[in-house]
Amino acid sequence: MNSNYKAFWLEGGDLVVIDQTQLPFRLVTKTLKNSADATLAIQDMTVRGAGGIGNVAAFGVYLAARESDGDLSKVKELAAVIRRARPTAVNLMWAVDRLLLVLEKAALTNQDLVTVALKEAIAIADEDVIGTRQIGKFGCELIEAIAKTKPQGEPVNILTHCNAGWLAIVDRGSALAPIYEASDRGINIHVWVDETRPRNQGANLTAWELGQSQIPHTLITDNAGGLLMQYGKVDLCIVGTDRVTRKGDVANKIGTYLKALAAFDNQVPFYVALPSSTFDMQIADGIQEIAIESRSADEVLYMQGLQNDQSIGRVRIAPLNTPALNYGFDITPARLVTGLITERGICEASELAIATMFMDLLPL
Ligand SMILES: CSC[C@H]1O[C@H](OP(=O)(O)O)[C@H](O)[C@@H]1O
Repeated sequence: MNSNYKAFWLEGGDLVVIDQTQLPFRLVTKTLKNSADATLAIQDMTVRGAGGIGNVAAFGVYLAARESDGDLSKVKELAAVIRRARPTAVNLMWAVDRLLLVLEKAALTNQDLVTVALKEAIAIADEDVIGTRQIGKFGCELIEAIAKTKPQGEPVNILTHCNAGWLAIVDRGSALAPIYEASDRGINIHVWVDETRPRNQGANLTAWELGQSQIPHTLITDNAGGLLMQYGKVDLCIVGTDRVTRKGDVANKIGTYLKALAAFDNQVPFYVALPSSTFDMQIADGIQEIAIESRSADEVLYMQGLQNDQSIGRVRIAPLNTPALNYGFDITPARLVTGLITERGICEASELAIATMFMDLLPL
């Protein structure tokens, strides 16, 4: 596995992952030794982000093969559990299905399933490295064009939601890839980071990533973006995604839709960045057909953070008997999306444009 920015790596045949539930306060890892460990790491969000979930699922199938003693039907049983770990990010199902297809072929010629699974999981991660670099290059052209219109010394202000950086997908992320590329090219940029309640991926992860790379950024509350757009302080929005339908509807972290509405109302370009593995060509209508993950009400009722004694703890922020609802994602209809930044280029969020650029992904 080539060694770019990754939230996971192999050590002695096990998969080591950065524990994202501890960031930004502690940079610690967990070792995943079997497929159940991989499933749990996806469920409890030790690892997260559509691409990252896909990678860990692929390595999870490799761990399943290791547990199964060459028995493909046992691998399939364990893989089915991994496949159900979270419902919304299609990369999870895509990665498991890709691994199983390769293993089925390998079984026909009596190849060693563990070796084949490991090779394929590594191949997916390596493809993601190339893909996110390409997303960075295409997206950076948008930033560069805006930079040319700005008065001397003024940054291009980019708003992002949640975390779609290298913690979410190797090795540049999706939404953050154009930002990293712009920073490398010396373009003057500044990022508005939505905190992204309830799990605070913006505050915890995006702010951490950008800080590590010395990219100027400011953390804002989830509700601040609309006002900033009205004040002309946002030039461009770029977000990641967990699933895009063949018509261009976008599932992403809860709150994305409201940002897209505000961007539309203020004529701010709203782009979604993704590798092609995040398309779900089987479905057309995001609202009707994408399963939105419901998570524990506790994520809304409590906030996690660093306490005075430097331990990580949580505090309750609502009355003891208050009920809470916690949808993890929402759907931004294609009509609100200015374009999709992919590893093949920038594509209009429409059925025709997607079918033209990604014909090979359409169901037969
Ligand atoms: C590379 S897409 C990142 C994507 O992952 C987020 O979800 P979660 O943190 O729940 O896994 C979110 O929707 C981001 O845009």
